[in-house]
Formats: sequence, C-alpha cells, structure tokens
Amino acid sequence: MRLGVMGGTFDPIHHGHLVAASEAAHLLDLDEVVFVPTGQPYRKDVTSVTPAEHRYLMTVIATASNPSFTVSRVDIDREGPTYTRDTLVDLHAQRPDDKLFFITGADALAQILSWHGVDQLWELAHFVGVTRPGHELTDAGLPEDKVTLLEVPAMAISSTDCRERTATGEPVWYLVPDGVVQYIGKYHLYREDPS
Ligand SMILES: Nc1ncnc2c1ncn2[C@@H]1O[C@H](COP(=O)(O)OP(=O)(O)OP(=O)(O)O)[C@@H](O)[C@H]1O
Ligand SMILES: O=C(O)c1ccc[n+]([C@@H]2O[C@H](COP(=O)([O-])O)[C@@H](O)[C@H]2O)c1
Repeated sequence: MRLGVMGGTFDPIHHGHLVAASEAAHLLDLDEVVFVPTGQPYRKDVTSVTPAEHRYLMTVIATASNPSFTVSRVDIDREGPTYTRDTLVDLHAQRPDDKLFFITGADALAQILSWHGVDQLWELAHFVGVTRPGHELTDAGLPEDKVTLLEVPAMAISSTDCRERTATGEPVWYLVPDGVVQYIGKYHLYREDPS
C-alpha cells in the first residue's frame, strides 16, 4: 500500500492541512493518508500547545468523513519530544509492507535538514513538499530522488491565525471543518478566559 503520512501539531487542524493531504493522495496515487498529531512539538512553545487529546480528537472529527483518511496516536502516545524519525519507525513497524510518503508544507520542508536524525529520514520515507502561501517551495540541498514537490490549491490558513481569531471573537467557519468549529466552542479552546 502507498501510505501518505501527514504530521502536524493540528492546533487546530484546518482546511490547509486537509487540502494538502487530499491533493497529495490524488497526485501520487496514495491509498490512504494517516494524520499524525504531534505529542510534544519541541520546536513550538510547548507550554502554549493545546493538550494532545483535544488536538487528536479535532483531527479525528476533521478526517472522519473521508474513507481514505485515518489518524494515528503513535506520536501522542510516545514520551518525550516528537521526532519524525520516530514517527516513521513506528509506522513502519506497524505496517512493514507499506511505502511511506511524508507530506509537509513548504515551510516545514525548508527546515528539514535541521530535523533530528535527518540522515535516517530518507531511508524511512519519500518526502512530499506542497506549496503554501507565503513560503517558497524548494528542494535545494535535499536528496533529489527522495523528495517530490507538488503544487496544491493555495489555502492562506494557519493554525496560529485560527487561534488568534477565536481569541478575539472572530469566526473560523470555513477555515476549519464545521465539527472542529463546534469542538472549539464546546471546550472553550483558544479563549483568553477558558471559563
Ligand atoms: N495552509 C497550508 N497549506 C499547505 N500546507 C500547510 C498549510 N498549513 C499547514 N501546512 C503544513 O501542515 C503541516 C502541519 O502544520 P501545523 O500543524 O504546524 O500547522 P500550522 O498552520 O503551520 O500551525 P501554526 O500556525 O500553529 O504554526 C506542516 O507540514 C505545514 O507546513
Ligand atoms: O523530527 C524533527 O526534528 C522535527 C522537527 C520539527 C517538525 N517535525 C515534524 O513536522 C511536522 C510539522 O510540524 P509542526 O511543528 O510544524 O506542526 C510534524 O509531524 C512534526 O513532528 C519534525
């Protein structure tokens, strides 16, 4: 099976993530895309990241209607900082016959050479970089046969913007799936005063 892997903090998951995964699946003939919410995204301010179970459940809600999308707990169930090398090792152990395609936006791809154990990454998966508004998509310095660049419909959406909009009372309708809007409201996420 050709398995796409969409890693992210998903705080919250938004339509930029979903379109990136859907387009990569279509263009690369992937059988399934597994979304993998991070446990401890060590490059972000972990004290301000929403608890993993909320991010996991929003990811489940957002992907539930697509039969080709699934969600994995491998990163949130592992102790310590989340490294993609570990994500890929764990997924490979669970699904040894699958070929893995790790999907990243242009911003994440630009950082990849600084990722933990980068030299091992290229043997564990093929990497797919997708366009993201405001970021240059380039594979400069990356191994040629291990990376594919894809142009996807431009979605100028970020989780940071969704959080800021919620905090200031602006809507996030149509930036995130309807069920995620309702989940954010139900649990008072991203409010200055969660009560
Ligand atoms: N609008 C988008 N278009 C394409 N790729 C995206 C988009 N938003 C996020 N991605 C990619 O999805 C992956 C997970 O991103 P992440 O969960 O950090 O979202 P984010 O919107 O960048 O969050 P934040 O604003 O909190 O940094 C990364 O590879 C990122 O590049
Ligand atoms: O392995 C690393 O060192 C590494 C460093 C930064 C980010 N990542 C992964 O890149 C994906 C997007 O991360 P983020 O922080 O932009 O949500 C997610 O799966 C992270 O685990 C991985």
